[in-house]
Amino acid sequence: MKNNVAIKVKNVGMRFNLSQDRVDNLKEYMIRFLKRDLHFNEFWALREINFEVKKGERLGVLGLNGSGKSTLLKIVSGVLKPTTGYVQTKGKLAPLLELGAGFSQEYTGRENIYLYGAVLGYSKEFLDEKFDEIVDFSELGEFIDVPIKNYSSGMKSRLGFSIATVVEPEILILDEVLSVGDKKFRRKSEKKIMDMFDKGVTVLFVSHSLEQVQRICDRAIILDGGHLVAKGPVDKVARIYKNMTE
Ligand SMILES: Nc1ncnc2c1ncn2[C@@H]1O[C@H](COP(=O)(O)OP(=O)(O)OP(=O)(O)O)[C@@H](O)[C@H]1O
Repeated sequence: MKNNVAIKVKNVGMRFNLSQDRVDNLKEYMIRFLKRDLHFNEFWALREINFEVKKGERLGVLGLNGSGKSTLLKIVSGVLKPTTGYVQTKGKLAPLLELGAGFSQEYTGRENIYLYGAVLGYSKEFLDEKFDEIVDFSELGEFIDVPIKNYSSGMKSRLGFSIATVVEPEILILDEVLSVGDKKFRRKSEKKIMDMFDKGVTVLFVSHSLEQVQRICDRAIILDGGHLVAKGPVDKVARIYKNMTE
């Protein structure tokens, strides 16, 4: 991969198996599985996706519902493994996707900082060092020692955001308008993201708001039914997208 490239997506395809059958319980599923009596439909959510994002560039991903945007972001983040092709990234990566979804419900916030931190590839020493900073930013206070299952969804996403952004990432992956927690926390998290923008972080950003993509990104791509149908400077791609959607 060239030195000035932060993300390289090469021939990426993603196939899902959609079950056609309604199976009501695990026992029935197992019986039908053993009898090879389950029918799957193959479905390609992404096909032959190729693009690069240079260091410091902010790439917007546009597309209608179901066009494959979230799937693409999950693949770039390493949450999903592509069926074909590969993704290369250079630098520390912070995926701000479905914040808090990766937590283990039975464990406390404190334990989840280590569990989720490990998923994101942080070492124990790093997490020891950053622990107080994460808890302070999340504003969870004493709740840090309460099992996650007793958190509100806002509390979970506040903790998820605080863990994911503690690295000073070089690549930021953002899905949709970030609406984390209440108004006060939202303002604080937006400021943290804006500070990262100022420092020249590379961004991959999905939004349905063309206006927001134009404000934040310098380049964009359009996905349509899992295919990449346009890429280039954001204003040019925005015009194409407007024509597609009007
Ligand atoms: N785990 C999965 N199993 C089966 N199909 C899936 C799975 N995840 C996504 N899909 C399918 O892949 C397609 C693309 O979904 P994806 O969520 O990436 O679209 P999207 O562009 O992000 O949509 P939206 O704008 O609605 O968020 C959809 O048809 C969806 O049903």
